[in-house]
Amino acid sequence: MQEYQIVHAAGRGRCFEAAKSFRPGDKIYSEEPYEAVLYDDSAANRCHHTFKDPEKLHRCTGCRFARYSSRDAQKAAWANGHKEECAALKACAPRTPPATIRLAARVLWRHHRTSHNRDGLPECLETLEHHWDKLPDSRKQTFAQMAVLTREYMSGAGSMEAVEPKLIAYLIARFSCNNHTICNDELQMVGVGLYPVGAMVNHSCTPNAMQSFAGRRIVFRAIRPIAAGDEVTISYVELAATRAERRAALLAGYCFDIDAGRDPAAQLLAEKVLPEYKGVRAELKIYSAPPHSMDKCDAELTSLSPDIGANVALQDFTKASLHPAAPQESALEDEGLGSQPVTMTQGPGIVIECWRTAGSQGEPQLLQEAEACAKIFCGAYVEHRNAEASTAAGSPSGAIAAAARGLEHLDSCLPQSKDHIWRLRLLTVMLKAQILQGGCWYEALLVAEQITPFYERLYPQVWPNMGLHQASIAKLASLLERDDTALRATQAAVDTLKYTHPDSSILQHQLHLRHALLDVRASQPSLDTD
Ligand SMILES: C[S@@+](CC[C@H](N)C(=O)[O-])C[C@H]1O[C@@H](n2cnc3c(N)ncnc32)[C@H](O)[C@@H]1O
Repeated sequence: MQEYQIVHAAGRGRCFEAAKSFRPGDKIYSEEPYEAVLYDDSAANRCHHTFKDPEKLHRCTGCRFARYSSRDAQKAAWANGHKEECAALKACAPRTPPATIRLAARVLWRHHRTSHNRDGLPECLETLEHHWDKLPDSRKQTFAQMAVLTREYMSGAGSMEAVEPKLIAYLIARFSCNNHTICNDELQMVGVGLYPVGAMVNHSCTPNAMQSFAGRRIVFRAIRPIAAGDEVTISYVELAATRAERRAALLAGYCFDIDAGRDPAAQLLAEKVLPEYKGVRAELKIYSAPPHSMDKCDAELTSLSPDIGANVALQDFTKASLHPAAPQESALEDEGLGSQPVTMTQGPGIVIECWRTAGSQGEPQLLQEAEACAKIFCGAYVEHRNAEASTAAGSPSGAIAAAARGLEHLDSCLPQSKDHIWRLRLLTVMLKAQILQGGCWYEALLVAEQITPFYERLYPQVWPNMGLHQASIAKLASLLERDDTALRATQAAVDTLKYTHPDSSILQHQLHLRHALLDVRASQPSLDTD
C-alpha cells in the first residue's frame, strides 16, 4: 500500500499527505538522495559513498579527497559520479570547492550521464521551488557567484559542454529551500543531500514527523499519531527559539511567513542605534506591543522586566543606515542574475526589539527601561559570542567563564529573566564547554538540568534533541554515581529515543545503562543516596 500522496495545499504549494495512519515511531517514508555530498569536516572520516564512518577507509589515489569503506563502495561511487568528480577535484587541488558547489556539479553530471534530454534539469528537480523572484539581490549575487565557480570546477572534468550559469544559479537557489542537512544519530551535521520526494514535506512549528538518516538515506518518522489524509510536516528550523526567530529564519531561508495575513497591531514607537558596546553593533526598536505573533510560552521566553518584553535578533547588518558601505556593481548583470548594486555585509550585530507589556507605564519610562534591557542583552550577547569563540579556539575554560559572565548580565534582572531564551543559549554553550573540558561533571549536570525545562516547553513531546539531552544527563549522573538521577534520565531518554532513533546504537547504549542501573538498585536498594 502506498504510504503517501503528493497533493496541493492552499498557500503552501505541494504537500506530502499520509495515505494511511501512523503511530509515533513508525517509518512513514525513506529515500536515497538524488545526489549528496559530505561536508569538508566529515570528508576525512566518512565513506563518500555510504556516508558511514567505519574504522578503516581507503583513500582515492586520484583526488586524494574521497575515502571509501570498501573497494565495492569505491567502484559503485566511481560509476555514480566520482569519475567526473575525481578529475575536477584533481584539477583544482590543493583547494576543494565547498559542499554546495560539489553537490551542484554532481547533480549536473548525473543528469548528463543518465538523461536523453540533457538540457535544463531533470523533471524531478525542475519542479522544485526556487523563489528566485523573492530573493534579495545579495542572495542572488551569492548564488550567481557560486554558479560561476561551479562551472569552473566542472570544466576540470572536461567532456561535458559548459552549463549556463543562470541554470546553475537557479539550481543552487533550489538547494537552499529544498535540501536536507544529513546528520548522524547525535545530530551532528555530516553532509547535505537533495531528496526530490522528501522535499515535498512542508514545515510546521508543531510538526507531526521528523527526519533522520541511515547513512545518506533519509527516513521520515511519525512523532505523533498521524491519520490517513493528514499532511505530514517536519520543522525546517530549530524549535528551541522564539516564534519571532523562527519566523525570521523561515522568511530568509524559505520565503514564507508564518505570520502571513496577520495585522500587526504593534506600532513602532522609536528606533535607535546604540553606542557601540564592546564592539557590538546594536539597534533598538521599541514597539507598543509585540511586533509578531506570540506562541504560548513566548511571553516568558522574552520577558526581561516587569514592564517590557524583549527579543534579540542576530543580524548581518547590510543596512546603509548603520554603517554605510560603498555599493558594488554586480558582475553578473548581463545574465539577469542581479540587477541591483549590492551592498556588502557589514558583519554581525543584534537588533533588540522591546515592547510594552500589559499594564506598563507611559512612553518615557518605557524608553528608559528599553535602554536598560538593551544593555543587559548587549552584555549577554557579547559574552555568548566570546564563549563560542573560546570553544572554537579550543579553550573550554574561557568559554565557561564567558558564559558565566553572560548569565550574570541576565541575573541582574531576575526573576523575569529566569526563563529568557538567552539564558538557554548561554547555558547551552556552557554545557558544551564543560563537557569538552571534562572533569567538572557535577557543574555540567547542574547546567544540563537547568536546560531541561526549556526543552520541555519548546520541543514537541517526542523530539530527538530531548532524547539526546536526557542521554547526556544519564551519562553525567552515572559518572557521578547519582544513580536515581541517572535512572530517571535514562528512562526519559529511552522513552524518546525508541520513537526517534529506534535502530541506533544510542538507544542500545541507554537500554544497557538502564539495565545496569536497575541491577544496582535491585542489589543495593538502601545505598541509594540521591
Ligand atoms: C521543501 S519545499 C516544500 C514543498 C513545496 N510546498 C512545493 O510545492 O514544492 C519548501 C517550500 O514550501 C513552501 N512551504 C513549506 N512549508 C510551508 C508552510 N508551512 N507555509 C507556507 N509555505 C510553506 C515554501 O514555499 C517553502 O520554500
